[in-house]
Amino acid sequence: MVIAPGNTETSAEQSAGRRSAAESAGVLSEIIDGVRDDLAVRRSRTTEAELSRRIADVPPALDAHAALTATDRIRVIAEVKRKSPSKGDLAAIADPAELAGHYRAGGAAAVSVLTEERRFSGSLADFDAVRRAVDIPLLRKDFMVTDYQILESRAHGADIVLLIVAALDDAELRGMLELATSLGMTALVETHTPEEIARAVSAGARVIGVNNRNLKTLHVDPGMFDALASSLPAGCITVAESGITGVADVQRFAAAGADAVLVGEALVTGGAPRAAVAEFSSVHKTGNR
Ligand SMILES: O=C(O)c1ccccc1NCC(=O)[C@H](O)[C@H](O)COP(=O)(O)O
Repeated sequence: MVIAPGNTETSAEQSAGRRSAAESAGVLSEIIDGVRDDLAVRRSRTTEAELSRRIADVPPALDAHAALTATDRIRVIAEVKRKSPSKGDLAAIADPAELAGHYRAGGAAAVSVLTEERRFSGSLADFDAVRRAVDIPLLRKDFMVTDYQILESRAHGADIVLLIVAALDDAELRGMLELATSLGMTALVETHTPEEIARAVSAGARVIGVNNRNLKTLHVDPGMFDALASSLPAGCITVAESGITGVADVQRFAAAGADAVLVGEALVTGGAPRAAVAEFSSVHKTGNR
């Protein structure tokens, strides 16, 4: 696992209530430590052999590449997100399946379901409920650090998995990406710097996300996607992640060349998820990369 050291923040940023870089690197480490502990429990209950048996019984993964490029409009990956380290409780989502139904009705290309339990209050139970409810590609959003989680994701019917470059070394990234691909899934490979984009490309990523949220400082910089767009290779599908508060942000990322946006907080707190997804999905892709 690689977690790069954080940047130095100004005192103004710290006084604005953001975590220091050192603290935030600690948050990411803490999240992954918790993920590993929870994983150990699940592994003791369900073996990889059992997951492989279950995979044989689930329908094939849906084609996320096609879903993310189906029109000349921006495609929306709409997230089921209850809570986050940066914002705390976001929304009491009584019925994640109903929420996902609204996303689908609004034209979402895919639904992302956070399954990390300790910091996001997500669960595989949420994922299963959404899987039963919608027939569009599902992203299992978690902190993937082992092949076991890739197998587990497919066994639960995931079509897409998130691989965070900053959390993986090159061999892990390549191996997990290849495993996901061999199971018919798409890997959304998340980056934050030109170097991470180069690592993603070299590992074989075809869908590359730029997270506007710095996972070390938790600061959201909407300029991040714009700044990195020229480093994204032609031919890959690009996703602008995090910090989308309204249609103006979607237009901005469309102009910078994004194919899709990943949106959580604005949809779960906005009160009109179907309408918001429909509005965001109406934005034309205007950018050239
Ligand atoms: O959301 C966080 O605070 C967070 C903190 C540390 C690691 C990951 C985090 N979020 C995961 C995500 O990638 C977002 O849920 C997703 O991009 C949607 O972001 P937003 O629209 O800003 O809720």
